[in-house]
Amino acid sequence: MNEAVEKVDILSMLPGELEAMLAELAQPRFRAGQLFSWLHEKRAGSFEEMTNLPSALRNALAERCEIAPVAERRRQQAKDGTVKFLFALGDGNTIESVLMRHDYGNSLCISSQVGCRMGCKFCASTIGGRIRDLRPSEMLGQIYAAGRLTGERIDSIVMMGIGEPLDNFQNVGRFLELVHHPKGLNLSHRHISLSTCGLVPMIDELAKQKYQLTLSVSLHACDNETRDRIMPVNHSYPIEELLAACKRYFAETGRRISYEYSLIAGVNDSPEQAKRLLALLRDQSCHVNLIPVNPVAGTGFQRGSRRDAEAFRDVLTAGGLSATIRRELGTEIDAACGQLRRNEARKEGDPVCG
Ligand SMILES: C[S@@+](CC[C@H](N)C(=O)[O-])C[C@H]1O[C@@H](n2cnc3c(N)ncnc32)[C@H](O)[C@@H]1O
Ligand code: SF4
Repeated sequence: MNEAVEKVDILSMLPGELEAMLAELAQPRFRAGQLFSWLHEKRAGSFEEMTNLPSALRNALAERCEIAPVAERRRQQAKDGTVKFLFALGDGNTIESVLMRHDYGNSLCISSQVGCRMGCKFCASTIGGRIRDLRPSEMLGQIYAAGRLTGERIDSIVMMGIGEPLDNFQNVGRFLELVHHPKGLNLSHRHISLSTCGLVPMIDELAKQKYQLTLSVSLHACDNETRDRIMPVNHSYPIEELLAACKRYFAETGRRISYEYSLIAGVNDSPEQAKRLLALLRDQSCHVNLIPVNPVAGTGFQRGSRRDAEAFRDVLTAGGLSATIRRELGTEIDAACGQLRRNEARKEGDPVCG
């Protein structure tokens, strides 16, 4: 039987790896720079376009490699300019990216996995579990596609879309190398935020890399009982262990942690809980982002009033913590991450995401 040979995912290759592959094809070293620039600077969609490469080389590359496709499947546009993309990957799986406009530029929220296995009770991305990890090329592809489709510059990246980035550590690491490369997107790590639900060993691994990115930690509770209820990851890495890892991260990188706290009415949003959160975090150099929860059908979770959120914030700021209620963008589109993918899958009768 003829087995299909999987093609090399060329957009995921680091410059040194391109050099090695081209050496195998008896090509001079400078070709690697040309090829990298076609892929990451000019964002060529096919080898045919790479007109300064010899045609025999273009054919050889087309035979052994693929440029991973990330194609627009659907788009939702909000009045405030926020654009939510549903992108289709080469194997037909779908992911979401959201372009947000701020005074300081455009930021793109990207996905790191198809689905998620972490099981947070308020999150649409985890319904249906984790299908697979995204490849570095598919994380870059979201940025390249959003830039191409809107004709706009992407100034910063937030890894807060579908998936747990630290559960796809190797590919995310490679993505961070590629996105930073001067001959590619050349995006400083200072313009990247990575959000995690709190995989402690991976936070320590990330700290070792000393990337200058912003680590956002999804805390969402001030005691283990509440966090156990809404975030199963807390059974493995309870709050004390998580906060200790965050302190090590700060000591190692000098980067202030940003804590995410989704306010869920009657679950974690009382003034008493605000005081406990303050006590937990007041000895840290950090910021707290309060996010009124986006209700996801079937979860039963609702947000409280704006006044409740402000009262919660005021307890934190009065105690000396830096805390803000996140500005909400694109509220009239399927706001909670993973919802557009889920709704689309439902329409198509996809059994996985039912
Ligand atoms: C979708 S997650 C992806 C990154 C990573 N897995 C994490 O949990 O931090 C990004 C952020 O969205 C939050 N989130 C998920 N579902 C939400 C909802 N329904 N309402 C508000 N925030 C939500 C998460 O807790 C997290 O802070
Ligand atoms: S909040 Fe993050 S870790 Fe939790 S299920 Fe959603 S994507 Fe996964």
